[in-house]
Amino acid sequence: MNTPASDATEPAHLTPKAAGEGERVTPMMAQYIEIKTANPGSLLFYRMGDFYELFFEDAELASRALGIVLTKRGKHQGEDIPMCGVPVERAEEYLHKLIAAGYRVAVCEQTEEPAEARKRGPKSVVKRDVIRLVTPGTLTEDALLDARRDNVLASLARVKGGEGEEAARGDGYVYALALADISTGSFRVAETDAARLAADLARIEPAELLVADAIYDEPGFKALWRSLPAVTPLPKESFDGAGAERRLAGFFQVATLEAFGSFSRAELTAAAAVVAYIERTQLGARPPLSRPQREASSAAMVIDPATRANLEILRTTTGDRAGSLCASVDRTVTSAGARLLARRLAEPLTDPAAIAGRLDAVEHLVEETALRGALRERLAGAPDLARALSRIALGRAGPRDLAGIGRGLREGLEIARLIAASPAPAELVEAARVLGAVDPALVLTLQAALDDELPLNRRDGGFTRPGYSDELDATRALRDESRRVVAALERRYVEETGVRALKIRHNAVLGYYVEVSQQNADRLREPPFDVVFVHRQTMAGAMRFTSTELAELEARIASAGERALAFEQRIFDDLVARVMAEAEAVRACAEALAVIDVTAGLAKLAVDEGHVRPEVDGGLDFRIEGGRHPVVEQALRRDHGSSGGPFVANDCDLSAPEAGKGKPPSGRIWLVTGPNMAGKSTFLRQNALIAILAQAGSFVPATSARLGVVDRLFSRVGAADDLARGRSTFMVEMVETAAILNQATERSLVILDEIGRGTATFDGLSIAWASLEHLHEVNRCRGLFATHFHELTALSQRLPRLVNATVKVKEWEGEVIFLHEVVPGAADRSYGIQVAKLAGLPPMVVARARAVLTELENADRAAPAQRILDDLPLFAAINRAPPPAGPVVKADPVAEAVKTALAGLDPDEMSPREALEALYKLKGMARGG
Ligand SMILES: Nc1ncnc2c1ncn2[C@@H]1O[C@H](COP(=O)(O)OP(=O)(O)OP(=O)(O)O)[C@@H](O)[C@H]1O
Repeated sequence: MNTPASDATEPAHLTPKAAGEGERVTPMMAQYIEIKTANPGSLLFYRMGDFYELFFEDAELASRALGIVLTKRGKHQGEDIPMCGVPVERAEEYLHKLIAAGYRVAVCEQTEEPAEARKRGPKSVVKRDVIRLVTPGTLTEDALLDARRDNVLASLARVKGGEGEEAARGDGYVYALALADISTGSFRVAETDAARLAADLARIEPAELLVADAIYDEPGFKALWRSLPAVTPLPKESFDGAGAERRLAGFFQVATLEAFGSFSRAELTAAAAVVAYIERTQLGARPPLSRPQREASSAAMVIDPATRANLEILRTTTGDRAGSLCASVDRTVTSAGARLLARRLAEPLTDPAAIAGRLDAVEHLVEETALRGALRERLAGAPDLARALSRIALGRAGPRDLAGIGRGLREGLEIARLIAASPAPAELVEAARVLGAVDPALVLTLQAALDDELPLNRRDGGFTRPGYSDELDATRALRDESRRVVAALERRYVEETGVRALKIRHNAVLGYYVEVSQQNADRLREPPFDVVFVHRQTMAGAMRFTSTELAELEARIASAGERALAFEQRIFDDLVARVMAEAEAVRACAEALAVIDVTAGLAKLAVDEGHVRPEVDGGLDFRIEGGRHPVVEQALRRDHGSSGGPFVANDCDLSAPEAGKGKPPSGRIWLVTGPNMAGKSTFLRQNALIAILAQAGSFVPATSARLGVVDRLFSRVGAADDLARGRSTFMVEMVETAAILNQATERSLVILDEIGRGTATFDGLSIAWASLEHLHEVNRCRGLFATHFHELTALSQRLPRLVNATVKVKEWEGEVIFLHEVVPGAADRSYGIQVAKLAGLPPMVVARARAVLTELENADRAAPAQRILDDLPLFAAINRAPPPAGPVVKADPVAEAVKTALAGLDPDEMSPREALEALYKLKGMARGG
């Protein structure tokens, strides 16, 4: 695992060793060492009374990670044993911190009462066993989970490509991912490949990824593993393709997997690895996983990790949810709804019919205001069904989880009724059907059985509603009646003894006892009372006695209480069994509620924010009228209220022009120039976000929008160092640009912001120039390209689908006023100095900069661009020139060698140093060396 735990290299004496070498080890330490050895790679929470204790290096690591005191307990091999502990009732809080810090924890409980152990002899140790391994991908407790995010446990399987269509694609292997969220029961599998693995993992954001040891250690993957929160390498037996089907059939308790649909060998292997890991960490408890659903690899828009981060889809670049696209469009009222919305935004669809299905549902709730309001009100009362169900299945549920299931299903039935009252689109009708199919008897039972006010734990009872079970009511009456009997007995003792201050009290040692003051004590020690009261304890100022009657009462009360508790535990188990019998239906309801919440939330968003329904089809249009940036627009309104400058809406048309004879249709590229701070980046991003929203099935911030589905979205915006991977700002920019130029197709949407600005002006301009030509001629994608290199606008003379656009500003008394309006044409200057002045650069520097600029501008800046246009042949001409006529020229062996060496390089995976070395080598080869 990618954890600090596995990296620990602590002094040898801190690592527990097996007993031996004549060393005397206490029985408890021997037990600890045995359990610890059986659970390598995890911190061991060793239960001792009201604490989980950690020893040896675990204690050192945990005390550091948790900021708790490190103490000592006894000696081991002559050395102090470091120890620290966390109180059981605060264990979740500490677990949360440890898991967040990348550790995994084995929770070891006492499996018998200390009294049992004592029966085996005074030195016997209480039996203990690990009941669960807590890892980032296998959490279920609300306290450990983010309510608004999925918690996905993923596994990656790789099998040698055999025969078949997927075989030997890319690197000769077939890859598959299995994705399970045991906190909600969702279970999916998907084919992937080496090239798109990073994009898939960025989309899925697994809390933990399982991979085979061999893949884990491959250098090519190291950087990818580092980008994930937790990667757990497993021995290759965990990815045993041959036994996969059997293991899955066993988990789902079916004879064969045929009914589940057809899966590839890689998919089955990945799915089986996930299931095996769940069984291992849950020690046999079986979470209610759905049957594996297969995801078609072409069903979702591919968005690589850099683009996801740049566009701040689920999180801003600083890692916050606030300020992201997701936060700004989230109007859901349940956590399950928030999770589904995040998933939809992370994986926009590519099938126009599926997108239209979602949009139909949103449109219905945009129009049906009253229904929308009623649904949202009902949804707000529905608890997190999926996560409650999972805790119930794993034996970690409390009475509130059961009641939550009842309440959720009841709201579901109401919601189904509301939707069914009038004709509705298919997606809503289907959700209503699922909700309406729930067995109403289960709902009624849960409601009848569980009280209004519920304790957190089942342990102490007190959750059953009076009237549910006659037997329980009778036992409870006896228990409560006994209490009244105690009061009556006390009154009788007072009367008989004449000691008015006599009290009957209770403690753990004596049970029920009579207490009187020292002065009155003699009265109880004289006849006739000396035969009734037995002296037990003398306190300062008081004496305590017991009596036969009290002892009998004690037994009666205790047994009634115990019996009531036992009844309640049986009721709890019975309710659990009833819920589990309907687990599939409950899980389906949870999903249906989430779908309705997302739909109603998006409808509310559309109404509140003035969004329109986009038209999405299979063409190559991209025509947005009156488009806005959803996040910036809301931020402007928040910061300035209604008085501040409103967001300026802008059109964008990248639609493919009519295809010419013999030419395939391709979209347009807009080259956006304009001063600093004018709003270029905002414009670029807003169009990418509109595409994401539209394909996720949301209305969009525009007055009209029509787009042909985007298969891949690429964006290269802003610049950030990636020092962890040894890459400078410019290197990151080039790596990302290379990925775009290598992968974009005519279905893709490419957003490039200021390519080439991180290097010397002419290098940057040349790279930007060539990249733009490549996008236009080779990728033929739809694109937006923002730049400060005004020279590039000259390219529109040559590239027919390149359109110049600029963001308007007004100059007024030497100041620049930003109008944020995107219009056809090219910017004449950057107004960089004015912006620098606005930013507070010292006036002397501003004045000097103006002088330098004037000098520079006197040299004709347009000249280089014109020269290139005049002198350099067309990009396409160089790249697609037919082979020269005449005798066939024999291949140059040096050139061939260089070509082969080049093909073997993967720039994405090279550090700058490696790149430089490779370059030297290539030059050497070219010289014939
Ligand atoms: N359409 C708009 N309507 C209103 N305000 C806008 C609009 N677009 C941008 N802004 C405001 O202008 C600011 C600057 O925008 P943005 O960062 O997009 O400019 P830019 O042209 O990319 O600048 P630079 O070239 O310096 O990177 C934004 O933070 C936003 O507050």
